[in-house]
Amino acid sequence: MRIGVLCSGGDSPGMNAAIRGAVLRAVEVHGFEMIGFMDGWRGFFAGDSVPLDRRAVRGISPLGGVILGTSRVQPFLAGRGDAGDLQAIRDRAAEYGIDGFLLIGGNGTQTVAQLLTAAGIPAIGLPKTIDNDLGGTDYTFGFDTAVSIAAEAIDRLRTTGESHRRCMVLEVMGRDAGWIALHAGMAGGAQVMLIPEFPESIEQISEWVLSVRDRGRSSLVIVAEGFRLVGSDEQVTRDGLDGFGRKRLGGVVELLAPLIEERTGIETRATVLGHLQRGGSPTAFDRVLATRTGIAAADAARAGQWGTMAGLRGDRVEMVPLAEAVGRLKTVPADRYEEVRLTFG
Ligand SMILES: Nc1ncnc2c1ncn2[C@@H]1O[C@H](COP(=O)(O)OP(=O)(O)O)[C@@H](O)[C@H]1O
Ligand SMILES: O=P(O)(O)OC[C@H]1O[C@](O)(COP(=O)(O)O)[C@@H](O)[C@@H]1O
Ligand SMILES: [Mg+2]
Repeated sequence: MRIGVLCSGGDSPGMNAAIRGAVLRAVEVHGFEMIGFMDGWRGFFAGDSVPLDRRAVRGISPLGGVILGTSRVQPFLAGRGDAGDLQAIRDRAAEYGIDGFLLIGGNGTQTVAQLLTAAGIPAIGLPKTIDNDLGGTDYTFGFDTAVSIAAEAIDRLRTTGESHRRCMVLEVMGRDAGWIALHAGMAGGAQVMLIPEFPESIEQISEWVLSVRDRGRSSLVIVAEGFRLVGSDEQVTRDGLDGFGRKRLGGVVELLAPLIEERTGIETRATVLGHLQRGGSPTAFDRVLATRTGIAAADAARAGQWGTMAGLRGDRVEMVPLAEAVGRLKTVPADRYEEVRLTFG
């Protein structure tokens, strides 16, 4: 059996460990051949590929980024995913002599994996995203690393904030789901956590900040990039589009900080953590999760379990139907938000 691997979407710490896990299992244990495509679908169509064997994945688990590169290049040349698009992928896969794909990506990528499998082009998904917003798995690799970096940022902002009696507002990633803000905020003891799922009013936020001041402390507010104030229809965006044509998010903190300062009279500073939370070495947790994901995906290919994704269920990595994983984002449920909201301020 010959398997093609590619990464799609934003990078996520642990992707290298996932590739290594899959290669060691597929090549060394099952006797398969593996080929990696550079920069996602770009490399697949451009013939930019590398053989993946034991030597190719030596020592890569602790490395940040991903050796194959990743991109948001469209898999469907005409962009519609119709018969012609699918035939182009089928033809190209036949030229490479590959029997199936391992696709490392988030919700968008797993949607593609499902479309391909439904069209008779076998694919298995390996879930990644720092946002942790993918269904069918308890956690995605990369999330733990992003949370650790964001929690450390809170710790650091706190000491400078306390010294100046300021309100510090930290913006983290999270387009549609506030998992990073929720977990980092809990870890760092943030007094307010603002997430895309639950808009809040500037009056309420200011009230929380003032109550912290009245207790003699300085506030640390964490906000996910996709957060909206009550009454605001649109998320705050930056200029330009991403590779998939979506508006780039970011900058909500620049809107919030002056509003908080104006309403509370407390000097307020804004920080955008940005891509720092996606860069660098993965945590041990993410390396282990990613390696196990890769192993499970290789085993699934051997067993012919195409159309599935290697999801973490409790302590086990299990193959779940792609249909269970895609279509609906895994957002923060109301009870998880209420649990922290009751202690804001
Ligand atoms: N519904 C879709 N149909 C076809 N291609 C898609 C679809 N959703 C995503 N893609 C492709 O998969 C890529 C990865 O999806 P994206 O949402 O950017 O990242 P992720 O896979 O991490 O969620 C997109 O840039 C796009 O090329
Ligand atoms: O700067 P980029 O690469 O366009 O990505 C920004 C987006 O990617 C993410 O980090 C991860 O998103 P995906 O997992 O869907 O790729 C989002 O939190 C963020 O909005
Ligand atoms: Mg996505």
